[in-house]
Amino acid sequence: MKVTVVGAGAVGASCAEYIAMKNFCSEVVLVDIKEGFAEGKAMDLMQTASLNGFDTKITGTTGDYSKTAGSHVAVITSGIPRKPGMTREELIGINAGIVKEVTENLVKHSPEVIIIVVSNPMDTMAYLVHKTSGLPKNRIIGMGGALDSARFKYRLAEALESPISDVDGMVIAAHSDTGMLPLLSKATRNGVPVTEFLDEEKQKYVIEETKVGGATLTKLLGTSAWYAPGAAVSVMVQAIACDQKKMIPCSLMLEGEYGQNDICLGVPAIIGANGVEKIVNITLTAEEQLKFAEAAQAVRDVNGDLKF
Ligand SMILES: NC(=O)C1=CN([C@@H]2O[C@H](COP(=O)(O)OP(=O)(O)OC[C@H]3O[C@@H](n4cnc5c(N)ncnc54)[C@H](O)[C@@H]3O)[C@@H](O)[C@H]2O)C=CC1
Ligand SMILES: O=C([O-])CC(=O)C(=O)O
Repeated sequence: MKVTVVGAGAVGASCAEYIAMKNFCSEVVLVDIKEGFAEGKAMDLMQTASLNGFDTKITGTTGDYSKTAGSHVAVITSGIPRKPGMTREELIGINAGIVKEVTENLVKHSPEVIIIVVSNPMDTMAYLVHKTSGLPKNRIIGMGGALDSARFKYRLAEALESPISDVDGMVIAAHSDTGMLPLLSKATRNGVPVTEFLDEEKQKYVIEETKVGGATLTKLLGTSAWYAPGAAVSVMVQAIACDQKKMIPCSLMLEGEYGQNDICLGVPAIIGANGVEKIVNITLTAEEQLKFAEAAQAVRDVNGDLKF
């Protein structure tokens, strides 16, 4: 299994590191536009191989896509991250051009590739990849829900004063500060609904902190996060590489599912060797349905700023 990661910055390098450390694929190619940067990150990471015990070969290239030929999976992390006080949506002006160009290069050299889109605003960038790549819809997957769900579990465990391994939960809808939908109604501690343990104030705290999870870290770090994003991508790549058929919330092109059409939005899906094996339809409460529709409208408005 050959994986390309475009963008060797904070998130791209973290993706490469977690993928390599989990030792499930033979080769990771890092691509960046900055001269020598991807080569340097690849060399540094390879020098951890004997220390961390992996055999994945990591190489780097400055924009030579022939080195990515035959990739099974490609992860797009190229583009600018937000600064404190910004929204993800404000990144569209610069990132749309980068994502479009990168997609064309990837598909040219790896026509069978499955693309995982990370660059922000992610739901809109995933939509852009659909509109410009010509790939079938099962081979374009936006990463947001896996990360947001991990942050949801972190906040649930904090509020429950429990180990994180005790809790389960999922975030769907948009990967944005306002459009995330943490499904509190379905979150559990060892199978027991968390609503049995948390009062309304704590429930509200968990939901609000989850939604602004990325903004909170951006304020603390001065740029956006990378460890959890890289780990989330590695889980998705492993689900494809090992045909795990894991249920992961991902930003996918909807054609009628959840009452939406012609939009990429976070929904639970089975991820396996073919990329998206199936979109899973779950029952939402009336309030959740309304929030999902509101999130869709906001993403649709941002998509309207795209020029193809
Ligand atoms: N979907 C998600 O959950 C998350 C998305 N992100 C997004 O991921 C993106 C990357 O974030 P960071 O890694 O922190 O930024 P970064 O600035 O550390 O890295 C971005 C890299 O992209 C490279 N790049 C720019 N244009 C390129 C091109 N045309 N071809 C190849 N490489 C190019 C830059 O040289 C840089 O090394 C941002 O848009 C950020 O908002 C970040 C975290 C989570
Ligand atoms: O917050 C950001 O801008 C980066 C991101 O998408 C995240 O960490 O969730």
